[in-house]
Amino acid sequence: MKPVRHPDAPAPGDPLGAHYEHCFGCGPGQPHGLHLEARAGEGVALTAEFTVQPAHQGAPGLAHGGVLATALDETLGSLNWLLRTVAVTGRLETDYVRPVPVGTTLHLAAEVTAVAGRKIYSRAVGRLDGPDGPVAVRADALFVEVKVDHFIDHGRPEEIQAAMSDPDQVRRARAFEVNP
Ligand SMILES: CCCCCCCCCCCC(=O)SCCNC(=O)CCNC(=O)[C@H](O)C(C)(C)COP(=O)(O)OP(=O)(O)OC[C@H]1O[C@@H](n2cnc3c(N)ncnc32)[C@H](O)[C@@H]1OP(=O)(O)O
Repeated sequence: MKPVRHPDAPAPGDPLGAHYEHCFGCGPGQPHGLHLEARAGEGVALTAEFTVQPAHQGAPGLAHGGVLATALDETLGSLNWLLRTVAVTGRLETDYVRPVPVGTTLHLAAEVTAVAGRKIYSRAVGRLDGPDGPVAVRADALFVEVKVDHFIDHGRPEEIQAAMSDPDQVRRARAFEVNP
């Protein structure tokens, strides 16, 4: 089925912000995190940027492949906010096309391609130097819709409690309310 953008999804160009202070992908409270910044696009698509820091190295001077997979995972996961669906990554298939040096800003673009029941299919691409730069990484993903109980049942109580008390209403809604 073709994905349907939720009527209350952020307007094209609007920043999505972090869904959780301590998220390694987007949270401002993670000193060595990716601090990935995503913006809504048209339809069920978005763009994101992430600048590779020295803490993200694998080989000397190059981004670690797992960190790049994290950037793709986070970007793809952010798409679910445009559907207003809470979902987790079930499958993430990554192609590494070019090395990504420290200091590079990776320009990511992602879209949901189909929705089938609880399954959300999406893909992303990351480019060097700019939104039209050479492709460095690509991913295809399957996210699976879950109930909020998924996090409450499996997460550590301290963090769950703290996130539920987050004074930022939007972030709390993204973390803990399903709002179809
Ligand atoms: C509050 C914060 C909010 C915001 C949260 C935002 C977080 C953003 C962070 C980035 C995203 C992440 O990293 S999330 C963290 C990483 N991911 C995880 O921890 C997920 C761990 N895995 C699981 O919990 C589980 O395996 C699930 C939820 C994915 C699926 O389990 P389930 O609920 O029992 O469902 P299940 O019946 O198995 O699967 C449902 C359908 O999906 C298909 N399916 C499931 N897994 C796969 C797979 N790997 N490859 C192919 N297909 C699959 C099944 O065949 C089935 O298809 P059919 O029979 O219906 O056709």
